[in-house]
Amino acid sequence: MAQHSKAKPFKVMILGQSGVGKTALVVRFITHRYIGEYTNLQKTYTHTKSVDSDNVRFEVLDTAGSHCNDLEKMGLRSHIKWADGFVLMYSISDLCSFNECSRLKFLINYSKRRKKSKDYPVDDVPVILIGNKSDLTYDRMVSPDDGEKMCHDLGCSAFKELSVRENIDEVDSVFNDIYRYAKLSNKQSILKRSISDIHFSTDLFGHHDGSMDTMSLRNSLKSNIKKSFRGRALTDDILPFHPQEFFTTAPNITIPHHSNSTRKAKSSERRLSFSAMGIHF
Ligand SMILES: Nc1nc2c(ncn2[C@@H]2O[C@H](COP(=O)(O)OP(=O)(O)OP(=O)(O)O)[C@@H](O)[C@H]2O)c(=O)[nH]1
Repeated sequence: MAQHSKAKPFKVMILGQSGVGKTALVVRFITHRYIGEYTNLQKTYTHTKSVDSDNVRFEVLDTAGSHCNDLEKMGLRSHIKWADGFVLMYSISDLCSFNECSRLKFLINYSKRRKKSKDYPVDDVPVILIGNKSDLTYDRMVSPDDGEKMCHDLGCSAFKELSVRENIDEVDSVFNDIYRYAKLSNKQSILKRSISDIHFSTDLFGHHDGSMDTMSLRNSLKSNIKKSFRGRALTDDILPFHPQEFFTTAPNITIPHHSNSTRKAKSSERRLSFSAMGIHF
């Protein structure tokens, strides 16, 4: 995952109701410019930039308009399967666009849980919730607290209010962060696959990307695992959620048959391993 420019692009999908500023965000990210008026066509953009020590080739899909009918939903689902990370966007001056985010997040959960990407076999794809148009102070309909709560309730990776019009740095940091979250998710996924014999190596929790130290990565992992268990609000009928699927049983573990005493010794060894990383079952 370290060298995206050579290996494969990092694919980001921008989702949100019509008029929230999706195209403005992408154009700002690619060209650093804010034009004001944009065409409403769905389009994929490519942009290579450095994130921490990685040279990342971003492929950004700017979806157009609202997605109301079934055909649009079908198209949206296949695009969701394509993406490695998501920017879920609303406008702080439009309550309707804020409410639309729940529906879109459920669509992401639904589409991603059916078939995980083989390039990024992660259980939790990164989704960053963005409240755009923070410059429209007097037209505000959604508070920052509401945004935080929505982020928490929907199990998004992070929340941020920004103004695409006013601040290029904030736009840049959205894409940096989503890449970092994907990288972290990927590491968690490796961890889950090898959870039956946890011998933490510095390779897994190492400093090689320079962006996170061991402690913060462990803390982040811990809180993300907790997040996986959090109940999510149900506002539509297509997404039954089974939190126990996430971590109660480790995937691909075959437990060899042991005598009672060996089994006892092995299980306390395993408990010790879990405690060593600060996760208690
Ligand atoms: N005040 C303000 N206006 C913004 C900001 N970002 C985008 N806009 C404006 O919002 C309008 C809609 O922006 P778009 O980028 O076309 O929105 P979109 O989400 O791509 O819309 P669709 O293509 O219809 O889905 C444009 O007039 C932008 O100039 C912002 O940060 N502040």
